[in-house]
Amino acid sequence: MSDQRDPAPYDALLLLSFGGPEGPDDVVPFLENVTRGRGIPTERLKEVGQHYFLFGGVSPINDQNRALLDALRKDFAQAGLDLPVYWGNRNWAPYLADTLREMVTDGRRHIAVLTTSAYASYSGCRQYRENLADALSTLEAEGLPLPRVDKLRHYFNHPGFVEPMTDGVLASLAELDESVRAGAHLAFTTHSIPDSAADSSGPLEAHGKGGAYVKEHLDVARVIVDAVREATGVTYPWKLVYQSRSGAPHIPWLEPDICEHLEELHGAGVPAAVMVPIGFVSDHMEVLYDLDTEAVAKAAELGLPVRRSATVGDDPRFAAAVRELVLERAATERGAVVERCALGALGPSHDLCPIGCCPARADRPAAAGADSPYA
Ligand SMILES: CC1=C(CCC(=O)O)c2cc3nc(cc4[nH]c(cc5[nH]c(cc1n2)c(C)c5CCC(=O)O)c(CCC(=O)O)c4C)C(CCC(=O)O)=C3C
Ligand SMILES: [Fe+2]
Repeated sequence: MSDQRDPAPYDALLLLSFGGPEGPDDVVPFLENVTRGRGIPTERLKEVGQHYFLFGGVSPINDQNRALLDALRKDFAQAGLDLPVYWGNRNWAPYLADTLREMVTDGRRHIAVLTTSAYASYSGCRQYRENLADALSTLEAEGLPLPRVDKLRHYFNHPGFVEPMTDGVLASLAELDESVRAGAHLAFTTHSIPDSAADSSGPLEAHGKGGAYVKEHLDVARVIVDAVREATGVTYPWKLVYQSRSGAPHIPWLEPDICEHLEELHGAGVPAAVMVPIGFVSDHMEVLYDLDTEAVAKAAELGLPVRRSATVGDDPRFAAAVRELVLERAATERGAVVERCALGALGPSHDLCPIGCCPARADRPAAAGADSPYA
């Protein structure tokens, strides 16, 4: 990297996330924001609302993001990188458009964007790009100057994302009773999405039918399994499974569900399992409810010892990875040739989503991609 501290052309980093309720009165309006026009069955919404009420109506995601912001600011300061960090969400305050307005008012004009989603998919990538386009059009309507926004590449295979998860798996294995540890299975888990969204995820020319979403998760799982073998000498059997399915039952989504998988493992005489939530950057509600509450209860009912390994959260290695991603992209934008860190077989992901990447059901403008209507 030419200059370890030069963020030019960027003058700010934006942490772009999902958002979540901060108390009981926020839960229903939050769910209305999430599901606007998306046809999620009322039954599922009531159920998801209950998950939030069980935790006092507070999503863990906001505090997780505040912790990540602190970690990023600390890392940047220690590394001598002078770059302000802002935070905006898709579905709850601080709302993206409000943050972007604050940023341009502060004079920020060229913004690097980090989303709290590590993989390609409509929900994890293009939908955030649509949110950016919506926010830019809000500023445009207000007559404000428009900043340029660049979304940082998918970081699922960045060592700063993968290595903390490997450590988490090793810690969970160590917690299992010695009598069951050697026979344990690793259940890598991520958010289920419709098969159709999985098949069309990522750039078509790079992944073809079958899509980037599943391939990327499989690649990360293999890297972790290999690293665990290096550390323990044991090749643990593993499988990629899914969780948090919604949508109408007749529409196919990625399967099997983590709970079905635990039943199958138990039925096959497997003595223990570690659930590894590789699809989640921090301890979202999906992790605290769908895994730590629901799947753990299922395992207890089966008498199957399970552990859930840690998400990356505000690990300093992840904060350092974000700094590297900003500096890597900054150097690229300046025309320099830079090293792009990536583990696994897929290699570093693209900087700019090509046309047709992670297509939406309805045609909506998306910023920060080859098809962006903005500069
Ligand atoms: C791939 C993916 C990620 C990971 C990438 C990323 O992080 O972006 C993710 C993250 C999240 N999803 C979240 C919450 C919800 N997701 C929903 C609905 C949906 N998610 C989907 C996919 C994803 N979602 C899909 C295909 C739907 C169906 C409808 C639709 O296409 O929109 C619904 C509606 C009810 C329900 O269906 O469950 C809720 C409440 C929260 C906040 C959690 C918290 O509060 O901690 C987070 C971080
Ligand atoms: Fe994409």
